Amino acid sequence: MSNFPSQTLECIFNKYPPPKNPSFSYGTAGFRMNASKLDSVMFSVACIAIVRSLSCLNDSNEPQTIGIMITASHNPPEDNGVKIVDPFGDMLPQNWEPLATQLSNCSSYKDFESIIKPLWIKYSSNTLNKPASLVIARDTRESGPKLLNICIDLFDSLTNKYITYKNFNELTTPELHYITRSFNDSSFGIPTELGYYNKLSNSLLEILKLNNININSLINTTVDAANGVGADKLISFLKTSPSLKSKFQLVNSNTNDPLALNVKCGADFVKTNQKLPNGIDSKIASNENTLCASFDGDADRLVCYFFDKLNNKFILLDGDKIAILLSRLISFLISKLPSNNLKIGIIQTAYANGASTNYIINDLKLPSICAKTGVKHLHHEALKFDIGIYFEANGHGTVLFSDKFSIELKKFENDYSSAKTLLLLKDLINQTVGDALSDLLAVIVSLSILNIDANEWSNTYHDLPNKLAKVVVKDRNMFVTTDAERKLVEPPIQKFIDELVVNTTFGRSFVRPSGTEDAVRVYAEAATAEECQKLSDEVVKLVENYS
Ligand SMILES: CC(=O)N[C@H]1[C@@H](OP(=O)(O)O)O[C@H](CO)[C@@H](O)[C@@H]1O
Ligand SMILES: [Mg+2]
Repeated sequence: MSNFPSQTLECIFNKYPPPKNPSFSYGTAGFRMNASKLDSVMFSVACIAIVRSLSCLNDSNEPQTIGIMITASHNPPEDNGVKIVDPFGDMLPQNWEPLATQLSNCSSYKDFESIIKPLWIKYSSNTLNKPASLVIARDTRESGPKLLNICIDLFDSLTNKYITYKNFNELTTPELHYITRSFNDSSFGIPTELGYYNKLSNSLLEILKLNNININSLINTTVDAANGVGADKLISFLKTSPSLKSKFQLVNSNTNDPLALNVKCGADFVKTNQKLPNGIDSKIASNENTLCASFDGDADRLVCYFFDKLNNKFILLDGDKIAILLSRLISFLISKLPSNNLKIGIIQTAYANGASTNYIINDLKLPSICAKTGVKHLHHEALKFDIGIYFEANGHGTVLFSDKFSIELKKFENDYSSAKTLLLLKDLINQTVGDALSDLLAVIVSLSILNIDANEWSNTYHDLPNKLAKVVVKDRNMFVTTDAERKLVEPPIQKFIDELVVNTTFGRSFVRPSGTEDAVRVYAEAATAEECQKLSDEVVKLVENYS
């Protein structure tokens, strides 16, 4: 395939022309904005995905499969977005992001071709004339089908001389990551939705059996699916594992009303507002032996919670608490083995509550790493461990297990059920990306094996009062950070922040520009809610000088 399909690309480019002065940027979460502006971006992303596939060859010099996911996660219903998934199921490498930005900002086909053509020709010459390979899916947003069809229009016009693809229509983001990886690595799984469900349920049921746990004794879970794709997929999953069905209640599952997505519900709403979502009242949330859980719009984030009737209080079990619970389970299982030399680490961001970091260091005695915001940064750090547990406080995260982990534990699997359980956790917990369904199953299993309830889980440590504020400034790009975003280099206000922090009991505060919104975020935490509010207000004031 040495020839470049110039005519076809030009024809489709002109069908979906970019705006006059485009200023798109491939950021933390790919491209994300009001759906009406995304047509030309979809075309660019489809082209980059083709070139990326041509550039990633397998051992037989064939292009590997690349994923395209159309979603805007927890954003409001009128938004949409798109991101590219690499062959291993991880995110597009950062050094490809500028190319995505550059291509999406070409306002003429001539400019577009001048960038893409040399890359297309360079990479396709290595592939022995094999076509690029792509998989594509979307969440349930109303704009999803139209945006997906722009990619399909391009793929069909190019014909299978240039590209083979499979359209999965509706999937959760983590399903698409799983499927992309499975296309490239058959040992990872069967590249279908059913393959994904079976991998989850088989590992779950086997873990329960190994640990003599009866399904009926598992905690009951009420899932708020944010009226998003996670609702349909949880239903499909339970159809394939009928024995689990009675343990799950589903609310906010209305995917027929496009305007209901993420509205007053879902993981982001619950975490940000620290309160129950619509559809779950305090009576349901205070039921004994019940855990509530919220997914976000594309089901890659999970937060859990319940209502403490005695103290009339909403109790959030966020990403930090989930990371700690999974670490406790893993440490417990490892402690049953005669020996091991596995490196375990927990990766958080600066937004992790200080109390959780103290617990990791002082009680779990595990290394605690602070990565920059954005899961790709956490994922990258987690890969440095044999067991890398990473979670953002907002509930996006997973546990990555290395090849060495599998080799080491296989030595014990016949004699120690804990070794077998650990090996099965590698199947249960999505190895490509944070996954609300898979993480929820891991939480349920953890509570059961550790024999604790949600209340005991919440008492592992107590969050320091914290506050996340947002300040709109003239130019957020003038805010430059260092030390995993915990210190400002520019503008020169760090010494003032430091002074405020020193004078606050257990104080901590940092300022960083958002990667997804045109604003600067201010985080503060302190020993009491009053001190926290004061610290937050004072740091916000410093930042407001740049508004
Ligand atoms: C404080 C916070 O929650 N920030 C979020 C948010 O990033 P910002 O760069 O802070 O806008 O969106 C990211 C993508 O979804 C997510 O990874 C991250 O955790
Ligand atoms: Mg999401």
